[in-house]
Amino acid sequence: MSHIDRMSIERALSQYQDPYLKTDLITAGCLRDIQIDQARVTVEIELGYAAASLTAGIAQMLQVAVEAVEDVEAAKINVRCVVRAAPAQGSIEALGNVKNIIAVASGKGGVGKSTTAVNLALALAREGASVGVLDADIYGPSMGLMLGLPANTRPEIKDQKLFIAPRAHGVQVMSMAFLVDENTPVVWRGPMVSGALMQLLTQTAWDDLDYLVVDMPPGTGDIQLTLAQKVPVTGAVIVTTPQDLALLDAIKGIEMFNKVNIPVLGVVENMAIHICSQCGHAEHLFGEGGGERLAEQYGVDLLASMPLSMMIREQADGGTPTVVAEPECQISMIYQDMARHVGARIAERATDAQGMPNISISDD
Ligand SMILES: Nc1ncnc2c1ncn2[C@@H]1O[C@H](COP(=O)(O)OP(=O)(O)OP(=O)(O)O)[C@@H](O)[C@H]1O
Repeated sequence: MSHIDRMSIERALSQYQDPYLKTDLITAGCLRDIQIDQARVTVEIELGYAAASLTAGIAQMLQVAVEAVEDVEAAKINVRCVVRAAPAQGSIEALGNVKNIIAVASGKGGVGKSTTAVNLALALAREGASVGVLDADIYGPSMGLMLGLPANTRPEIKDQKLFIAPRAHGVQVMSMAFLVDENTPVVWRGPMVSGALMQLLTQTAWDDLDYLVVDMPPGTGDIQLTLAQKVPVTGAVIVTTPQDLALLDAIKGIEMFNKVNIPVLGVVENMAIHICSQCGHAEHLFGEGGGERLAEQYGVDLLASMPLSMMIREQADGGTPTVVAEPECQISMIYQDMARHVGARIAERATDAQGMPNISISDD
């Protein structure tokens, strides 16, 4: 007869605070099973976000905690990542083969939205997720090039009606640039743009995605608003530079997503710090803490503060973004950390939705 009770194992497991879920794994709903066989304990943990690089370390920490419980001789901790679908805004129907859509947006152009989106997608994939990228930045589609696909790339067509997304660096990629010549979108009006993008989104045979990263057109005008109302988005990531003006634009972005009930998963402050390539000295070019203040003011996370770095520019513009070109460098570590934060915010929403009763409210 075992003297070990489940409560003492749960207490030991809850000593570990997950830095991304910001709580212990039991409170976060990640505990799937505890088996106690005499003095041996087996625990099944399911993380709701892509974190392949963390699972072994977490299992080890939990093992030490459980083996410290009186009478436990050996503990086996299995930690898996299982990404679940979190609900989209309002009553928009989700796509069957895409669990979560992440919109990457910015209040204005040129702040590094596409570079951030592409590195986010690759970082999520490196954490073990199945990832797609949709280039909705119709006036300057750059995703294909950043992922190293030739300019004349065309998707294959399946059953005469579905596009097969080309793959690059392990992610599925679709872009308006694959379908039209360079000059066409410039003359399009808003409804044509959103119509074309909805077609790209729904007529691509996405191969079971955990996350689809959508690179939104810059700004907060009609096109952006229409997309935010039509695309079933799980959450938005706002990219900004730290200058005051860009921050004001970022606020417009946050407010636009609030208006259409899309949760803002957080803010990424890009080109925030300059690290001298000669002496390594770090300088805050546009003042310190702007992104943090913005995040605090709007109750969202500061997901990452990215340095201004020649490497980020050269590698993204050269078709092999930093996360793939130099996965172990410090900048890639910041991108990976950002990706885990994004995944964790989505996991929280998926867990909340699972545990909630289905209540429908009608106006009449
Ligand atoms: N952290 C960074 N350090 C250095 N260069 C960067 C950084 N982030 C982006 N860049 C460079 O800045 C330029 C603009 O970036 P990007 O195309 O990602 O911006 P964007 O906001 O998507 O622009 P647009 O909205 O016009 O499409 C690119 O040449 C890119 O390589």
